[in-house]
Amino acid sequence: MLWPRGALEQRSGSGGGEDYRFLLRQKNLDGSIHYGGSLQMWLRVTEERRRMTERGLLPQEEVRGDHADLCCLPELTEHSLLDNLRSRFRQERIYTYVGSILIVINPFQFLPIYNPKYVKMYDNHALGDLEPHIYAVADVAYHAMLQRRRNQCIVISGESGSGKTQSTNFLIHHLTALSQKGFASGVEQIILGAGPVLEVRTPMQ
Ligand SMILES: Nc1ncnc2c1ncn2[C@@H]1O[C@H](COP(=O)(O)OP(=O)(O)OP(=O)(O)O)[C@@H](O)[C@H]1O
Repeated sequence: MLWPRGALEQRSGSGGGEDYRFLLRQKNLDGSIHYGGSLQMWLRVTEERRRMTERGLLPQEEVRGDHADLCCLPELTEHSLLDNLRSRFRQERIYTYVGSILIVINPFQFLPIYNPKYVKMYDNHALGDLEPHIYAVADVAYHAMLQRRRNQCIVISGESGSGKTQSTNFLIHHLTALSQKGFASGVEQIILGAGPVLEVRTPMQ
C-alpha cells in the first residue's frame, strides 16, 4: 500500500488541504462491496466539520501556502514562511502582510495592479480587509493622518535593487490620487522629481 504523492507532500508540509485515509475495500462472495474500517465515521466527521465551518464555528481552511498574513501561518518556521511567500509569488501575489508590516517581493516585471481601479478599490479600507497591497499601506497612513491629525511615517527598507524607489513611487501615486480625488495637478510629478535629490547616500567609511 502506498500513500498518494499529494498526501505525502501535504504531510511533510504544514498540513491542511485534503484528508487522505486508507480504507479496506472487501469484495464479498455474493459480489457486494464492503468498506471496512471507519468510513461511515469518517464521512460523518467530515460532514460535521463542513457544516460547522459553514456556520462559522470553525475557521475556513485556507489553501496551503497561501496566507495573506504570515501571522496566520499555522506553523511558524523559516521553511513554512518562505514556502508561503514562494507560493504567493508564483501566483503573482508579491505583497504579504506580517501584521501591519508589508513584505514585497520584487517581480522585475510589470503587474497590472497599480491602475485607477486599484486606487479606488483600496480607498478607505482597514489593513487586511483586502488582498495585501502597497496602496493599502498608503491608504491607512492617509486616513490615519486625517482622522488623528498626526504626521504619519512609512519606513521602506530593503537591499539595493529590492524595489524601494519603485514602492515609494507607488505610495506617492496613491497618496496624491487620494488627496486630489481625480484632479490632476501635477503634484505627483513634482514630488517624484524631487526623489533623486532626496536620495542622499552616506559614503562608505
Ligand atoms: N513592484 C514592482 N513591480 C515591477 N517592477 C519592480 C517593482 N519593484 C521594483 N521593480 C523593478 O526593480 C528595479 C529596481 O527597483 P528599485 O530601483 O526601486 O530598487 P531600490 O531598492 O530603490 O534600489 P537602490 O537601493 O539600489 O536604489 C526597478 O527598476 C524595477 O524594474
